[in-house]
Amino acid sequence: MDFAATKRMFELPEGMVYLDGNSLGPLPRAAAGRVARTVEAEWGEMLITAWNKAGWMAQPRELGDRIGRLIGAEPGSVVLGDTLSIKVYQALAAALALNPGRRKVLSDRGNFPTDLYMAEGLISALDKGHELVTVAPEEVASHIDDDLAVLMLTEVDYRTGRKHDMAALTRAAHAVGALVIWDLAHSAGALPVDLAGVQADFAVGCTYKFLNGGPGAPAFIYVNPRHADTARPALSGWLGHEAPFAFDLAYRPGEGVERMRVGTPPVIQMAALDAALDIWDGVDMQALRDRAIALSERFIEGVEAACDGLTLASPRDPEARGSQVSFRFEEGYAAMQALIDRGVIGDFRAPDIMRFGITPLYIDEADIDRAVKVIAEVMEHRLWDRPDYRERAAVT
Ligand SMILES: Cc1ncc(COP(=O)(O)O)c(C=O)c1O
Ligand SMILES: Nc1c(O)cccc1C(=O)C[C@H](N)C(=O)O
Repeated sequence: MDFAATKRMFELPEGMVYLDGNSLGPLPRAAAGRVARTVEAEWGEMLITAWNKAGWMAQPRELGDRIGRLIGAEPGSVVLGDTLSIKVYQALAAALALNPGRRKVLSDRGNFPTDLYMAEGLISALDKGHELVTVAPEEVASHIDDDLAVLMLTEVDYRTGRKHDMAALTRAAHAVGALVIWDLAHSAGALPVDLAGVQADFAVGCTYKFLNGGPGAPAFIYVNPRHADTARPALSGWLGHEAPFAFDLAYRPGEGVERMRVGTPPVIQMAALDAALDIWDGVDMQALRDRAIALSERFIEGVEAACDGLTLASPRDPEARGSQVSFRFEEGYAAMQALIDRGVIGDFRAPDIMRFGITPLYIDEADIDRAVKVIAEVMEHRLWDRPDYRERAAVT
């Protein structure tokens, strides 16, 4: 894999080391032109005929298949649309309907809050006595029992980068008759995923992080082919109908994963994502993973050798991590502001986690070494120790 070539495919501001692609990927160079073409030559020239002529209507499935290759999904089992929060709701609603005799939904306390909020909202809307149980991540396996309806987990923890064993947990849940939903927000484009191999029931994920589809890029949902024609989409919008343009008054779910579509797809966002996926089409996920591990190990070794104050919050075993490295430091918020001011972009998650995404498509050894040097300077000279850093407002 020529990662120097993939790096040239991104706009990266001069002098910046961008270690936040686990939250928002950078701009693929081709994206601006692709978006402009969609706006000018398609929307501008073709107007409504572009839904057919420019293939807008088919894009949620076509782009879904390109993402499907990266996550080991069967062709035709992934579709794009909406936000990840909405796709979590849809997947859980469909899974609960496929397991009507049981009431327990199991997740872990490291899960991203929106997944848990959506589960609570769905449970209260259903009003059938379901219960969301959240346990410590390492205790998930021991809470898989005969009451379990659905196991709903995010594979890679957004704070620590700790990775669940997707194959083992899926097997354990299936052995007790439960269904499994994987949130791949921090996995898609970060590491190899084998949805078909592990026989996951549903998976969901976003495209604005490691996949570099841009802010607000649509989410995706995977439905295992064995459920594709029986899963109830829950959000029964017209574009998930079997024949949307028949305008029937009665809802009939579409064929296969198409039924998970809800409403009008975000065409301009999909244009940006299309350009991002052109880069991914040439990527071997195992080669990417190997390089991510090598870069992460270099980063951890460098930081640990140079900085006393930072404690590794991610698993030390690279196989047990996703593609991010996190350190704990009680003044982590201020330290991250000091790094950002010096061109090293990571982020902070309360109470004390400094998070760095390792993304080999555009991060190389020189970037890692530069980041280590700047982190060492900030720590050694207490450059974080400024009231304005502690008080600086940030939403992300
Ligand atoms: C695991 C996980 N689920 C969901 C989301 C967010 O979902 P949405 O795209 O709806 O904002 C994130 C990050 O924003 C996430 O990390
Ligand atoms: N989705 C985000 C957004 O709309 C704004 C700011 C950040 C995000 C994120 O993706 C946060 C991310 N899921 C996290 O791991 O913390």
